[in-house]
Amino acid sequence: MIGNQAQKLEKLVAASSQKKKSKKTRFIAITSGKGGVGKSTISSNLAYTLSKQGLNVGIFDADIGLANLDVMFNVKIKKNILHVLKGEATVSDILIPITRNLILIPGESGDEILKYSDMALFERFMQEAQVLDKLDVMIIDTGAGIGEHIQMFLNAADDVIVVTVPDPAAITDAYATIKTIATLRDDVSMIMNQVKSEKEALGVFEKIKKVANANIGSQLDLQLIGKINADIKVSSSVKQRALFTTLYPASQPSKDIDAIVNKIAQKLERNVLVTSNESGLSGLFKRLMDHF
Ligand SMILES: Nc1ncnc2c1ncn2[C@@H]1O[C@H](COP(=O)(O)OP(=O)(O)OP(=O)(O)O)[C@@H](O)[C@H]1O
Repeated sequence: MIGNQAQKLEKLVAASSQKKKSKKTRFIAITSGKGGVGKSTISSNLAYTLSKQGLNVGIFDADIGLANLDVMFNVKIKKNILHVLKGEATVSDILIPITRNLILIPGESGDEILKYSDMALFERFMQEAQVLDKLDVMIIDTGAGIGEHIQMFLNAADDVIVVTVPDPAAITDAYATIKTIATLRDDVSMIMNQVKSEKEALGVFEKIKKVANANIGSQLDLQLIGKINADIKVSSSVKQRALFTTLYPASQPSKDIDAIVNKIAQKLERNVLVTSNESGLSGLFKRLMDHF
């Protein structure tokens, strides 16, 4: 039943996403092994800092129940993508503009999205989703863990970043997540959050990499994309429902985010105008279908 539905959707996506000149959006999934390691804090501050560089950024909340992006951005989410797919809202109704070039897209888990879509409504959705075709980058905040619907997003993304903190339980869970992701793709990046120093981040990362090389194999390209220092300014910003990169732009965690953004921006430099149907929200859906 679902398989049939998926085939129909795939045809529809192919038909509705005519090739045109647009930006190819870079999809970056941010995930973690266990909850509470800072995934949403990092996703929101990364998205904001990328947008401050003049990039058009979307942040997609892929697990409405768990991601706290509404808290991070201090906004109220009333409807999400499921309401659009059920015909109860339009795409523009659900989008929440955060700044001129940063938009929050209240999402849902992948399998929920695919389950609910009615052909006619889905067709309308794909048309409406084109308002987001100008996105340079879409950050996808997945739920924690390695459930099936999270894997769909990890598959569809250009980059997958696993966030962990340096405590043994979190490292064990992060490693288990990396091991699963390695069955889907051969490149994974990591962010070490809540560390005391670069040295600590590197030390923990090298240990994980050694175990990964020995058990998963050296074909896995595991990279450390950055670290973020533990800092009370981060947690106090969350309590104030504000981003630490806006409240404390000169703090070490904000500098750490800047360093990660610079690395992401380098990858985006290759992102010139191309004939592409891989942009925005419709591009994300196209990829989800491809991996279904
Ligand atoms: N670098 C940091 N320094 C200090 N506190 C931090 C740091 N990063 C995150 N925190 C705190 O850790 C807590 C959990 O962060 P967050 O909600 O972003 O985690 P999460 O991984 O998204 O959790 P969940 O999976 O439940 O959504 C928050 O209170 C946040 O303020």
